[in-house]
Amino acid sequence: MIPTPHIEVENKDLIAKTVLMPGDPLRAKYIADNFLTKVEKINDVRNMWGYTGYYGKKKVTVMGSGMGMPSIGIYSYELYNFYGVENIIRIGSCGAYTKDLNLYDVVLVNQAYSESSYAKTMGVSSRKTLSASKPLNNKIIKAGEKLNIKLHICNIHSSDVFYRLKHDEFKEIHEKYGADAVEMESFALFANAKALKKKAACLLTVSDSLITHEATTSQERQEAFTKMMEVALNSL
Ligand SMILES: O=P(O)(O)O[C@H]1O[C@H](CO)[C@@H](O)[C@H]1O
Ligand SMILES: O=c1cc[nH]c(=O)[nH]1
Repeated sequence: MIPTPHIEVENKDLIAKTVLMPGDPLRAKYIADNFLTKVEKINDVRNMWGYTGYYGKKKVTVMGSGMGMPSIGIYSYELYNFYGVENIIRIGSCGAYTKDLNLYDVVLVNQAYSESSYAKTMGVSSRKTLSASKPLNNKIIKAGEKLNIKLHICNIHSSDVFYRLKHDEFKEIHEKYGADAVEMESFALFANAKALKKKAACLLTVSDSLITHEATTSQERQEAFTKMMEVALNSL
């Protein structure tokens, strides 16, 4: 079924086997403009921009996922199931739940805890915690070592809610589930990868801290998270 309702690509070959997915389509454009050669824009539907190009000799697609699990659920399912994509590496931003993570630190997700019903509703798992793909994580760890960029390997909270009324609830989630940071997509991405026997990983840059209340600007979230981008690109 291609094109799909959300991706207008008619020729599967225009999408690489590995896709890097930031939540923000402008971050996808930034990567295409600054790191890739022979770039072709592949998607404009809903302004969820996607680009295919080359990093060195490696073909790669970068495409926004939108915010939240329903959104990445749609895009990652269509990429895996209809376009033959094998690997998706989410490259997102996260909030720190611990004083041990500082702004701009790069986190590689080991497991994502979520209160979301996404995996259960999909019929893939009734577990509240899902893991990233180990082979993909191993490649990312090697790329971090090669570039001398420290990766904080963490369990995280993949949340359905950005603005909570109970501001301190994160402390309980940190204690109970060992979640050191929060974002909003990896649990659905890992569920789709599990359902479709594909690989998924999630790299995050700390954009704010729920402990110190320091925060980066929207411009920085779009453009300044280059260490994470380089690690993802060097893992290809
Ligand atoms: O920067 P991205 O990749 O969008 O990730 C994080 O930022 C958004 C919230 O501001 C959510 O999508 C969250 O997961
Ligand atoms: O989901 C997110 C992402 C970044 N920062 C947060 O506090 N939450």
